[in-house]
Amino acid sequence: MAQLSLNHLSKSFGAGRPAVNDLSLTIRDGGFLALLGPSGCGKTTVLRMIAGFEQPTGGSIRLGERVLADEKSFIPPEARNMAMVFQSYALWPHMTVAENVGYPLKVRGIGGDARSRKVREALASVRLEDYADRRPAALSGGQRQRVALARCLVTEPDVVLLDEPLANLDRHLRQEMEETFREFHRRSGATMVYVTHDQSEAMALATDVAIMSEGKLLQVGAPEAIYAEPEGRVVGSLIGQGAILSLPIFPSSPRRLDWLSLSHALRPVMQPHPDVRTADVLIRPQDVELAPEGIQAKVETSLYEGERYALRLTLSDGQMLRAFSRLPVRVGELVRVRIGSGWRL
Ligand SMILES: Nc1ncnc2c1ncn2[C@@H]1O[C@H](COP(=O)(O)OP(=O)(O)OP(=O)(O)O)[C@@H](O)[C@H]1O
Repeated sequence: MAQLSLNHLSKSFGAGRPAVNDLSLTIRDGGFLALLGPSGCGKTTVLRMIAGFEQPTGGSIRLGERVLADEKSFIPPEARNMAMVFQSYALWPHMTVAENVGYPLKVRGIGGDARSRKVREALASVRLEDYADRRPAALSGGQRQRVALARCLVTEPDVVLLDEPLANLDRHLRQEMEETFREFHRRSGATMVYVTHDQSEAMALATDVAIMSEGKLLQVGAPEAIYAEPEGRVVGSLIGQGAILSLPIFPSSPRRLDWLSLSHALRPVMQPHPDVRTADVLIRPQDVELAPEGIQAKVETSLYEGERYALRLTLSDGQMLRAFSRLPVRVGELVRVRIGSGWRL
């Protein structure tokens, strides 16, 4: 297998803003990349170009040394050794589970014992051995999605493409299926590209997350790295919880701001230093603590979440902040908060 690389990839469907705009990205061999972004940002179009269902209008796609698409060449989907899993499962209702899973092998001319063995193995890997003779209509949503995964596994693809595969499932089932996807990734060793607009799903599943907005790639990295050091307002507001404050900051100050610099920035001064600029600073709720030495804030909402209260606070200048409290806090109460850490976006 080999790494998948997208080089200056673009796609326009006509006049207006391109659906995908000069996107470059490398997905390492055996990696699990989540493509995350708001509706209409171009995620599915990227996936469809990788699969070969759309031809790029610019740039190239390579799998190792092999060019899958560029301005001169185009390898059709069936010759790319990729498999795609859709939100809608796309199972054939008139076939049994085993027939659905074995169908891609049948198309490739593999029959007899070899086919039965591969189908059995694929069904075992998604824990559906006992459902081989059922029809899709007699399965739950999660089981149908597992059949779709088994059908994809049976062909031993180099790359598996998943387009919001959990969007039709309820929250409980989604969590269970997330584990199935991780296991599927471990077992198959395939490179996986997973499209979603759900940031917690992307963070929980993938080894790398790529964030798109308006056809462009904004940031790519490990989930922990993007959470800790997001680049810019869009990524900062898309990943994890937090509030973005506009604060007067020296441009030369570090991007990770401590309480000392934040408390200075939060205290109004009559004549700000001429070098100071207004910057967007992301504050995570877990970095905000109620403390007597802190700055004053008013509790706007307090939501009991079981193990803690989630607070929405306003600062004296009207800016909003999020915090957690282990003890109950009254709405309307004036509290003092200390912000242990902030990240300049
Ligand atoms: N076949 C097409 N013809 C014309 N425009 C298209 C076509 N496919 C997609 N687009 C446009 O390209 C843009 C990106 O669409 P795309 O489906 O890739 O977004 P997405 O991020 O996957 O969104 P969603 O999460 O809603 O599925 C949208 O503005 C969409 O209207």
